[in-house]
Amino acid sequence: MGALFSDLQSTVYRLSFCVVYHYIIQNGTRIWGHCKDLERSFSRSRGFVHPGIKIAAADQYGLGLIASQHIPKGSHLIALPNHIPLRFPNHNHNSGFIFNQLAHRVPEELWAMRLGLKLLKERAMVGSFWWPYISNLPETYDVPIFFPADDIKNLQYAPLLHQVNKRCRFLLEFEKEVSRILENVTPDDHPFGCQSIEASSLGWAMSAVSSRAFRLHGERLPDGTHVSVPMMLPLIDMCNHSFDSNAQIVQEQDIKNPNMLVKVVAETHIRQDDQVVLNYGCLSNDFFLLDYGFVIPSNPYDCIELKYDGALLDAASMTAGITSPNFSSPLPWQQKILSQLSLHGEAASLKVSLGGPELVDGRLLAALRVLLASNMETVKKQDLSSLRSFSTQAPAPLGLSNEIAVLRTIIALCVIALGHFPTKLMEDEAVLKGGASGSTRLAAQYRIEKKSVIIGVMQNLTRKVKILMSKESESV
Ligand SMILES: C[S@@+](CC[C@H](N)C(=O)[O-])C[C@H]1O[C@@H](n2cnc3c(N)ncnc32)[C@H](O)[C@@H]1O
Repeated sequence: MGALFSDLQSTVYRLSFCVVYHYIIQNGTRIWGHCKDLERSFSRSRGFVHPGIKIAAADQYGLGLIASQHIPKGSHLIALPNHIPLRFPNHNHNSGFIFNQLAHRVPEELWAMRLGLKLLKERAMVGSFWWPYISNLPETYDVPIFFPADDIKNLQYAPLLHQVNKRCRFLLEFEKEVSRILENVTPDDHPFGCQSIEASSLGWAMSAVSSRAFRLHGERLPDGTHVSVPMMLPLIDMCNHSFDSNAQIVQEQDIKNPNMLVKVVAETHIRQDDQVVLNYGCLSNDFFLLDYGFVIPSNPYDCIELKYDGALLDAASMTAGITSPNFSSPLPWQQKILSQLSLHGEAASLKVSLGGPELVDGRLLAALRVLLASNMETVKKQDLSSLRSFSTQAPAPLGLSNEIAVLRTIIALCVIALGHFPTKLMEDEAVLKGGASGSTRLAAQYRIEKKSVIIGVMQNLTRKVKILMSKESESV
């Protein structure tokens, strides 16, 4: 690790990982009292931590990494050698037949549960290398799978409800499967030290992983690329999230050494008392809530999902005052374009979105423009990409009146979508002002944000319609 290590040694204390953990846990609120185990297990680890960072309470975010002094841009804050991250064992590793059998029953999309099994295995193992880390993980998580049934319902937004219910169902079914597979297993072969594994412990493990793991490069493939592997990164996972991050994770590999080094590097100057924050990803509030248990106010990546549905669009268009729209019965030439947009035919993918950086899903926009077009000839002059684009430079590819009808239809669609929420925004805000429980507040906060996305789209499009209308009246 030549260059990197000598560089680090000059700027950072070189500490054994046990000391790092001992130090940080003493400064945190989750002392479990196993620092001696921790020192033993991490004593040969080559972990680095900048002397100017510590663990401390970070407002409503729980604990976080805080700078205790000014830290210059480019400083290395943390370095973890290859053996520290907790990851799912690779194929060469003998994790035991029963463990592999269980892991194979977890669908790929629930990768957090697969790594969660490894976490449970290590949690149950006497003298596990990761025990000091695991024993200091939070005992509970604020993710919706642990919400009371009423608060799951209070999320009010079908795509998220679907995901939450899917995870809850999986955990209940997997609990049964795990107990069936472990029924007659001998103590020596038991992957969890004969501990009983219930839906609640599976949920704990899945949430610990989903809220703390980072996807990093794993082993190098023969073609030189790396597989992406979720890993739990002790200490690094004490960093909270911000889109305006001041640090980033960097992976380095020494040419002489196949092992990876995971580092956190200061992206900007970090002032004393500032938190060290990472960007967990440009995610919608659905992901933040489902995986991390929090919601970001005015999240620029939040959006709402709708199903492209001709009858719904007809209703929206008529509400917007457009006479005889034909969304549910497109003409053959329109059907052809809808197929190109994957909104028609057997292979159609009908999920479209509003909000987020794109504001209006390009496929939805193109479909509305085509279906509200007065004739085929004007549409034929445009390519698909200009029909999908929504920019101030090219405001109306099929003319002003077409664009006004399109935007009005979308505004009406927003009104319909808002009407689908059982509560009004004011009622949700009253929940936040009252003394409701954490999950009730989180559910209210989540739906307030979803409604704000819809209102934001409506305001934006209304402004645009006004501009187009004034242009239209100027041109007459
Ligand atoms: C990787 S951990 C960070 C350390 C964590 N705060 C702790 O006390 O262990 C991620 C968790 O921190 C909290 N968190 C991180 N960033 C947050 C943010 N921007 N807003 C609210 N909570 C946040 C959430 O509870 C999330 O599940």
